[in-house]
Amino acid sequence: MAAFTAWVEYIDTSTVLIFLVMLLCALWLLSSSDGPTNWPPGPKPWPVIGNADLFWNNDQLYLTFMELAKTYGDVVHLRVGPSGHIILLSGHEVIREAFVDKGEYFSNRPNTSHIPLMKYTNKGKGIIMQDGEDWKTLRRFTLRALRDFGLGKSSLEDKIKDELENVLDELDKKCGVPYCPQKLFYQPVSNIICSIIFGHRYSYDNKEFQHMLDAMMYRFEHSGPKLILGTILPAPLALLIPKVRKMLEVDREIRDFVRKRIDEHRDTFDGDNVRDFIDLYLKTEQSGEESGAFTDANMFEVIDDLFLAGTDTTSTTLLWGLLYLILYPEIQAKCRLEILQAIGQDRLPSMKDRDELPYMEAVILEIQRLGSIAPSAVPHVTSESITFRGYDLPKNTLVRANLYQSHMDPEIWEDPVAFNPDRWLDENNMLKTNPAFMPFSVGRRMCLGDSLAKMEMFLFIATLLQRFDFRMLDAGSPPSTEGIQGLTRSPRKYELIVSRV
Ligand code: HEM
Repeated sequence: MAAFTAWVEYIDTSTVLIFLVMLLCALWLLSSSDGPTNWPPGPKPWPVIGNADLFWNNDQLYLTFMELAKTYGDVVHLRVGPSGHIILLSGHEVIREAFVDKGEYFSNRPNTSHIPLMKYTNKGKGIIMQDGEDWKTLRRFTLRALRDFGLGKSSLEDKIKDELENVLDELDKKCGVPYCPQKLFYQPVSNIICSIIFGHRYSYDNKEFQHMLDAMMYRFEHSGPKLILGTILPAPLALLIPKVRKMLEVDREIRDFVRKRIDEHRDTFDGDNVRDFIDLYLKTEQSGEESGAFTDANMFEVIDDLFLAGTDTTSTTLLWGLLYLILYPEIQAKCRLEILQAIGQDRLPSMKDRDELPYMEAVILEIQRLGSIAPSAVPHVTSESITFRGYDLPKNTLVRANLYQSHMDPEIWEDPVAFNPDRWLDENNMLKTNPAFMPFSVGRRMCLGDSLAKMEMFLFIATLLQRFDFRMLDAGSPPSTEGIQGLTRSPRKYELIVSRV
C-alpha cells in the first residue's frame, strides 16, 4: 500500500495527460482497424467516440435518421464508441429484405451483458431481449396465452369497455376547462394488460399503482438516445450521472410491483383454476412438459416485457390521436358523423362495428403513421456474418429499422406531413394497404401485441368521439406535432377543451 501511495504521489498532471493521449490513440487505432473494409456509407466518425455525437442528448433522433437516409442511402453505417457499429436500414423493401426474407440472419437482439447498466436491469431473459430456443418458446406461449385470455373473445372487449367507462367519467369531470390529456390513457391501457396478466385491475385512487405508473412514464420518457452515455460508460462512471441513478430507481419500483404480484400468485396458486397469464405460466412451469424456458427469471422478464410494451405504446398512440383530431376538427367531425350514423349513442361501439366504420379505421391508420411511436423499432443484431446489398456485415452488428422514414417517405406518401385519412380509402370506400406502413415492424420479431393494440385503439377512439368533442385551446396557436424520442416517440405536452356531444 505504501508503495502504491508513493507511486501515486509521483504521478504529475503531465504524466496523466500523456497517458490519456496514449489511451485515446490506442482506442482510435482500435476503432479504425476493426471490421470489414466495405462497411456501407455513413458520416465520418470522430476519433474514439465515432458518431456518438449524433445520439448525444438528441430527442429527435428520428429526424437525424431521416436525414442520414437522405444523404447516404438505404443502408447506412454508424460507429458508436471505439468499436460499436450500427447499420441503419431505410425503405420498406430494404427492411423487409432484412427482417423477412433474411430474417434468419437479422432477428437476434443485442447481447446486453457488455452494457454495464443492463446488469442491473434485464439480463437477456423474457421475450424482447432474448434469442434462441427460449425466445421462440416464450413468444409462442405468450401469443397463445394472449389469445386464450381474451383476444378474439368478447371477455377482453368487455374489460376494455369497463376501462372506457372510467375514461368517460374522467372526461366528464374535465368538460369546459383547459385539460392536459397526458395521463388520460396510461391507467386504463395499463389496467387492460393488468387484467390479462395479473387477473386484476386497479382503481384510479390506488396509490401504489399510481406511483408505479409515474415510474413507468418516467422510464419511457427519459430512456432512448438521452441515455446513450449511461450505456457506453462503465457502470461506476455511469452511476455518477443523476439521470442514470433515477432510471435505475424507477426501474426498481416497476420491478418491485411486478414481483409482488408474482409472489401473491404463488401463494394462492391452484392448478385447477387458472385465473390469468401468471397462473398459466406457473402451471406450465410446474408441469415440466415444456422446455427449460419456463424458469422464474424468464417469467419475471416476460411479465415485465408485456407490462411495459403493452402500456406506453398504445397510450402514446392514443395521445397522438387526440392531438391530430384537435388539429383537424373537420376530420374529427366526419369521423363522429360516421360513428353516430352507424351506431348512434345508445350503446358503446364494439368490435363488430368495424366494418361499418371504414373512415374511422383510416383515421387510426393515419394516426399510427404520423405518430410512429417506435420510429426505429427495437434494436436487432445479425446472428451470423452476412453479405447484405453488397456490404459485409459481421456477426453481432447492431441493426436499426428506420420505420419513421418509411412512414414519411415523400416517394411513397403524397404530402407525408398532412393528416389525411382519405389516403387509406379507395373509390369504393374500402381500406387500402401500403407495404411501407409497418408500425409494428415486420418479420420474426414483429410486435406480438398488435391485435390487442388495434382492438384498444379502435374501441377507445370510437367511444371517445361518440361521446365527446375535442377542441384546441386557441386555434391561433396550435400545439406542435413535433415528437420527443425517449423509448417511444411521444407528442409534446398539449392542452385541449373537451365537451359532451
Ligand atoms: C400501438 C401499439 C404498439 C406498437 C406501435 C408496437 C410496436 C412494436 C415494435 C415496433 C416492436 C419491435 C419489433 C422489432 O423489433 O422489429 C414491438 C415489439 C414487441 N411488442 Fe409491441 N407495439 C405495440 C403494442 C404492444 C402491446 C399492447 C404489447 C403487449 C401485449 C406489445 C408487446 C411487444 C413485445 C413482447 C415485443 C417484442 C417481440 C419480440 O422481441 O419477439 N406491444 N412492438
